[in-house]
Amino acid sequence: MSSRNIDNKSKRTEAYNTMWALLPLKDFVQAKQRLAGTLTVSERRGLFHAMVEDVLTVLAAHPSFERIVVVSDDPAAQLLAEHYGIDCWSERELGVSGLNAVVSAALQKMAGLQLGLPQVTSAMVVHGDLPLLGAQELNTLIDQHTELMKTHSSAVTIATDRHGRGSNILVCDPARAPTLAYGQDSCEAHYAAASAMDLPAQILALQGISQDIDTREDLQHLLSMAPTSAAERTLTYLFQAGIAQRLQHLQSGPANTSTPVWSAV
Ligand SMILES: Nc1nc2c(ncn2[C@@H]2O[C@H](COP(=O)(O)OP(=O)(O)OP(=O)(O)O)[C@@H](O)[C@H]2O)c(=O)[nH]1
Ligand SMILES: O=C(O)[C@H](O)COP(=O)(O)O
Repeated sequence: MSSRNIDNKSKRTEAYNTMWALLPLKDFVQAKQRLAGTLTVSERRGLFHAMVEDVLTVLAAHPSFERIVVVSDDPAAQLLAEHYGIDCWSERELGVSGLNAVVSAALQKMAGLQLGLPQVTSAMVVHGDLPLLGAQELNTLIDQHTELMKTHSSAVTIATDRHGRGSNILVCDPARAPTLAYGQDSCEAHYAAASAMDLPAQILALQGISQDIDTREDLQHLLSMAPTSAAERTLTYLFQAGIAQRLQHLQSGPANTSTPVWSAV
């Protein structure tokens, strides 16, 4: 059970809207495969851990979430959940594997919970690779979703990536979730799935949330940004591990080389 306390007076969600956050996290050593040519295994793990901490710091401090749930079998996720006073559900106990099946099972569990708590009406599914997630953008996202819920009891809001293709954050009613289609072009697929269920849906492009870190180019873009108080743990890790210096040194080189850049430097 979560030990996180929330101040009901500062909640943005309306009384009829009980919102939980859901953060699916795959095994940390398996994370960020698209960075395999850029970072060592241990660096990918370290980067992922730092990004998840940035995300959890913002979520845990935000007053709108009744509860925050991490879904993972990695012991590191369990430790983070304890540190942030949030819940950790085991993927193995949900009895499924793969992102779509895991999120779908977690939403079903959420919708069916009878804990004497208010029924969960909105689940915000957040990815772990969003170091630039910030409270202001969460406010915008929640306000826009709440607006849609004023006229429809169930709705879907997608905060997409900077290419307009991914679903970096997806908000839905856990009891009426669209068929999940994480993977290629999931933003369009989730929007279409919502429409097929007659659920009102909207797609938002929010600057910080849109910048998920999947590729070397994403990392270089993050490092080239003006100093920011966001992504604190991620940027600290990138500099302390020497990754930032290495990538800046290689900035002028080709972005997609077959030689791992961590072995070339
Ligand atoms: N619990 C759980 N989370 C997952 C699983 N697959 C992906 N995720 C999480 O879902 C989010 C999006 O993941 P992906 O884009 O599939 O993987 P990634 O590690 O970000 O990047 P790549 O390995 O390069 O594809 C991340 O927060 C992942 O940790 C899974 O099988 N189980
Ligand atoms: O549908 C998506 O958004 C992707 O499966 C997961 O996001 P990522 O590839 O940007 O990590």
